[in-house]
Amino acid sequence: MYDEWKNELLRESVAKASLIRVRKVHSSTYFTKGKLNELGYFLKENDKINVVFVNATLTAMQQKKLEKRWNDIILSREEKLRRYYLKSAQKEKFNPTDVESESSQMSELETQHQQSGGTNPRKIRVVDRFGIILQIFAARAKTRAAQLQLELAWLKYARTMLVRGGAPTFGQLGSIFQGNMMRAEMVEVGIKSAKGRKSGSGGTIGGEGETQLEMERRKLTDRESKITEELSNLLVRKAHESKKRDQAHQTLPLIALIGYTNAGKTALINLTTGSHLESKDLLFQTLNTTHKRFRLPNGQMALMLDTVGFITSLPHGLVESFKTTLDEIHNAELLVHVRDISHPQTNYQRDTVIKVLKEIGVPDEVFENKYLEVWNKIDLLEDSGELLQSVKQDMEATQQSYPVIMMSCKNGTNKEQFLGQIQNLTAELMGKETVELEYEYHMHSKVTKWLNEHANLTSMEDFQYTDDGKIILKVPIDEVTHQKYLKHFEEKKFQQGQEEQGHTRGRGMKPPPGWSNQ
Ligand SMILES: Nc1nc2c(ncn2[C@@H]2O[C@H](COP(=O)(O)OP(=O)(O)OP(=O)(O)O)[C@@H](O)[C@H]2O)c(=O)[nH]1
Ligand SMILES: [Mg+2]
Repeated sequence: MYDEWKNELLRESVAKASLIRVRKVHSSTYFTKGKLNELGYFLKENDKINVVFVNATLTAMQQKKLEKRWNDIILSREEKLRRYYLKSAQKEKFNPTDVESESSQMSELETQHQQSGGTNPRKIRVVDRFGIILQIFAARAKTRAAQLQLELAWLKYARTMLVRGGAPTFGQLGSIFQGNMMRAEMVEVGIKSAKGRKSGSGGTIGGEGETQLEMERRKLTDRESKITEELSNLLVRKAHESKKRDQAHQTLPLIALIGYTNAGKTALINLTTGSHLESKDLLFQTLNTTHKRFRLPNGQMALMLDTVGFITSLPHGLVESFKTTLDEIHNAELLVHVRDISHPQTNYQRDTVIKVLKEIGVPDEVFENKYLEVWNKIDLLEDSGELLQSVKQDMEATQQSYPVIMMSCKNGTNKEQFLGQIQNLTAELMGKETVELEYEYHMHSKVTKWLNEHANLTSMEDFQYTDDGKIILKVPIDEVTHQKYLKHFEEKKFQQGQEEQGHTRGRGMKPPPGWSNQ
């Protein structure tokens, strides 16, 4: 699981990552006492560490207790803690550093503590899985809508913490985002411990009969409704804009890229559309959807949609909040699932993506005929012939169910194959067939202009002249547009014919010479 965070965390300078088997979750501190203290001593010793990331969801109480315990250990000089440490070090259950010996460790600890005069300003903060995902999103959320959606997710999370009961940690949770996210105002929520609430010591704070808990719930509700309102105004505006855009691109097939975060979706859109969207080795680099126009090999234009990356157990609040950003994939002609095939957990990532798609209501038929997978980053497998071989075998088996294309978006490998494949699939899905249009030579610019406007064909090179002054143009076109074309030009011919006839009739109606003299 750590792999998943590696890229992001390395940038944040991880001192140590440990996989700890948690046989039993301690209700108030998550880790049992032994682990808690071992980790505490490790933190005490490594004075540069100030954040501990626990890749699990913690309750407010667990988070607060862990922080308290570890901060106590850091500050403490108690003989009994020292004894405890020696005991567990002897057991060698947990040996997170490469220190030379126990005695040197302890003396270092003591000197350090003495040097600091017993007042260590260091404070350990604990962040759980939800906290870190939210932080990453926060760092990337550029648009007002994304920021509001995040805050809403956070408030919903805060509410569950209220119900779960716990400690007054919301100030701290909020502070995680200060300067990072939450340009929106901070909501200060103080939470009574479960015990306090039971005994009624929370007292009555707000209006008559309103307990502290009720008041805090009300604060959350107020803020939630404020954000929801602002968000819905924003979304109405966005919908209006996208309607305008849809009208402009009515005939363009929409190809939506979806996939696990860091799989290479943005790299693929850049490769195929010649764009320069930011594609970085960071989780959730893309947080809002972006469209780009591009040309298929047959000259037809299409739209490609880059979307937010998925991740295992995306906190529920976030799934809800980001559903709106994923809404557009429902309009797609084709879903392209970009996978990092070099990732050790590529299959697991795939399952996560499919699960989220189903959660947001993508119907099963889509997977049967509107779905294709890009197995990206094959360049990373080239050094391992065996692995590449087994991936190829997997690919052959998978292709029985749906199309798969191996690619390296970094090197551009199989770009043409990819474009050819989406050209065929979208043409098929949009019911396009190649038809021959025959018209008079002088009509050429009118026909191509009409096709440009109505049939999404920008390059019309496949045409020939006939001996009798006509042109035959071959174009991929759907039946409806074909009929429209025929109607339009038949009518034109008819009008033209009428005009010509009228003209002739006009001439024919001229009074015979000498008529006026009569
Ligand atoms: N070696 C290799 N690296 C690639 C390839 N494609 C993308 N990458 C790298 O993978 C990282 C992630 O790529 P992105 O395109 O940002 O991934 P994404 O799926 O858009 O990620 P999110 O926006 O976070 O969901 C970047 O560092 C890319 O340079 C590839 O074919 N080979
Ligand atoms: Mg991206």
